[in-house]
Amino acid sequence: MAKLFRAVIMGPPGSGKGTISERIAQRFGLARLSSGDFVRENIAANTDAGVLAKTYIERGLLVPDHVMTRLLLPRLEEMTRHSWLMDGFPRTLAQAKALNSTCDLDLVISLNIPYETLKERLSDRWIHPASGRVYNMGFNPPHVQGRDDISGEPLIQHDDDKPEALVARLRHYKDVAKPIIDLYKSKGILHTFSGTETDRIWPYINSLLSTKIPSTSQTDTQRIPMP
Ligand SMILES: Nc1ncnc2c1ncn2[C@H]1C[C@H](O)[C@@H](COP(=O)(O)OP(=O)(O)OP(=O)(O)O)O1
Ligand SMILES: Nc1nc2c(ncn2[C@@H]2O[C@H](COP(=O)(O)OP(=O)(O)O)[C@@H](O)[C@H]2O)c(=O)[nH]1
Repeated sequence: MAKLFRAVIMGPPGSGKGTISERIAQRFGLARLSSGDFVRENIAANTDAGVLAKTYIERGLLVPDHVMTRLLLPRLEEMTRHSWLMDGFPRTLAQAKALNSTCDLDLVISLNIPYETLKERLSDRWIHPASGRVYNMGFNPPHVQGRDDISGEPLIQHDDDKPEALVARLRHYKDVAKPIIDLYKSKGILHTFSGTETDRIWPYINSLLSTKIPSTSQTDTQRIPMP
């Protein structure tokens, strides 16, 4: 069996984690895992962890570490035969340590994007909640304004993408991400990419990953459904 590959993508809100994860999943055939999607699926399915998570998200808070790890780690343990890329987890040092004890990561991508760029992108971000597909009215607009390309359903904007909420979210990201980044740096698996445009960063990520994983002819993003 080909060697498995496990990676994490980190970056502040709006840095392009979702956009780049999608490209990586398509190009290299990795399963794309998103902690936000897991949380939303658990809320929709009314699982114990989902019911608990909802009480925090409704108040605009992060889900506590013990709930997140209870939700995600068993799922990762089931993926013993998959290569995957995780977006949105770990978000705290405690989560990073818990992940460490479950699997050995091969690579961590950290996106370093200027504040002004994040602000502009997020004010223009539209989301299809059911699938997690993300649009931007300038960068990747939907075919029909306000509608998801595949389902035709309406797109929404998140309240916390507004500039007022962004400053606090970015400050929080910087504080909690630093020790995680230091941890991965010390393990020698951290790769940082800086810039204002995803299309300029992408070739560097693409060539790095090409040296680490064989490409596949797969064209569809693999979204792994909940059991
Ligand atoms: N690792 C985590 N730790 C705690 N809470 C989490 C984690 N991942 C997701 N959540 C919770 C809180 C988030 O507000 C919610 C949705 O997550 P997500 O889809 O990643 O959206 P987001 O808007 O916070 O991220 P971003 O703007 O960076 O794309 O789920
Ligand atoms: N203008 C512009 N928008 C981008 C670029 N890359 C991503 N976006 C958009 O910026 C927003 C944030 O990107 P997203 O992938 O959701 O970032 P995440 O919050 O880190 O997951 C989305 O609306 C994307 O479509 C870029 O290079 N230029």
